[in-house]
Amino acid sequence: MNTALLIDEVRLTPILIADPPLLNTQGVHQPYTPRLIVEVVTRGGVTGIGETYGDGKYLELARPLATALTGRPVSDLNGLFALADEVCGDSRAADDRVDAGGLRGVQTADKLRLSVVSGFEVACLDALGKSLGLPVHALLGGKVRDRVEYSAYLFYRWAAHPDGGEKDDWGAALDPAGVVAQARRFAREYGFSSFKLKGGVFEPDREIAAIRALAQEFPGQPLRLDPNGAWSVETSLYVAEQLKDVLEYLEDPASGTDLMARVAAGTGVPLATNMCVTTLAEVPEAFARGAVQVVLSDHHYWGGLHRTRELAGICRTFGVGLSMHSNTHLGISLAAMTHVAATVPNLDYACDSHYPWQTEDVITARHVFEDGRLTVSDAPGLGVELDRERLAALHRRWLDDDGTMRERDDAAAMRKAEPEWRTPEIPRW
Ligand SMILES: O=C([O-])[C@@H](O)[C@@H](O)[C@H](O)[C@@H](O)C(=O)[O-]
Ligand SMILES: [Mg+2]
Repeated sequence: MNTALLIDEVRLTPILIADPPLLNTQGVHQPYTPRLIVEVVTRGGVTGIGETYGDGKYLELARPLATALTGRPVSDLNGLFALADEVCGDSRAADDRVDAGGLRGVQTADKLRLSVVSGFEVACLDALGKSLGLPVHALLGGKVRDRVEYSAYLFYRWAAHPDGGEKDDWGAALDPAGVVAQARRFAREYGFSSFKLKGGVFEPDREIAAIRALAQEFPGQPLRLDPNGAWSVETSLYVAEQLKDVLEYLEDPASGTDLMARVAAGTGVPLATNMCVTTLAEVPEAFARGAVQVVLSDHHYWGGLHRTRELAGICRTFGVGLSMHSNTHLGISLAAMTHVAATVPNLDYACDSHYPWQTEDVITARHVFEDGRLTVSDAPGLGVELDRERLAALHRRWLDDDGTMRERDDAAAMRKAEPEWRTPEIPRW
């Protein structure tokens, strides 16, 4: 055993990061949203970093795992899952209801635990890579591409939060013209050439008009629409029919495997999901019923980069496409996403990323998209460095918060503008 690889210390730093007023079917993003930064320090003096969700229900599971990990080798990635099963316990937050902001289907103890493990797994891989002088993609078997393509993530949005938050110069996007203007800026500044619109915000005809406007502006370029399960089967089929000539895929039009299977049976438009297939247990029924044609991987959901590659193998076996989902995240996770994406041959679509919406970061040099792509780093580990001053400042914001921003709750944020707002019943349309 190489004792230099033993873990001496695990540091957990919850932070609050600025988030613009992006709309979705549950409400609107809060001005600040929680993330958790994980640092794993080895006896050899190397520090690996990871990032995951930072709401209280994740912190509650991360703390015992951090304690239990001390003294174990940073290379024992398989052992991490057994350890988490042993020490984390079942979170009280796992109530089998759709979560209040992540829009990731029902919330189970398994999903919460895997999301926590993902941050630790990435930190261990970063530390291992730095210790061995190898990039993370090499630890996953090696890259099969040098650049990873990302897609523009368009949101209906307000110009500003009703109650403070950081200002930006994107302006409001609440109609087809606003959505097209946003897409043009994404294409100009980042070089993105495929576009996903977060839907489920307005009546379906209004969102159909936005996609039509995008198709006119960017003829032949891949377009996606994702209402996070807000529609009935009938509405989903109506939208699919209206947009069948321009959509690359329709993402989670209806909620749950049963409704998705019924939609899939009635349209030739491929259906994608990051809601009804987010754990292995959900795969067999969804695939057997042909409910989804594309799974959006997300290493936070699946328990890290190795598990994401396992998902890729399953999708390949069953002839199901693979894309990548994103929720609000920083540059550590974007580095991890890029490394794993670089190693998966069947990643057939441009990956989602919220990153352009995140103006704050905890790494010293922000990622730069060129032609909509990120170059895969060959530096040891993830290839990003922690900016300790920024980390401290964002942690200070978390400490100073009275508790309202520490849990992401898009419906509560919406009530600042519309006091009567309640999380809409699904199907909403
Ligand atoms: O941040 C949002 O509003 C998104 O809707 C996010 O929460 C989803 O998880 C996600 O982007 C998706 O593709 O469903
Ligand atoms: Mg989605």
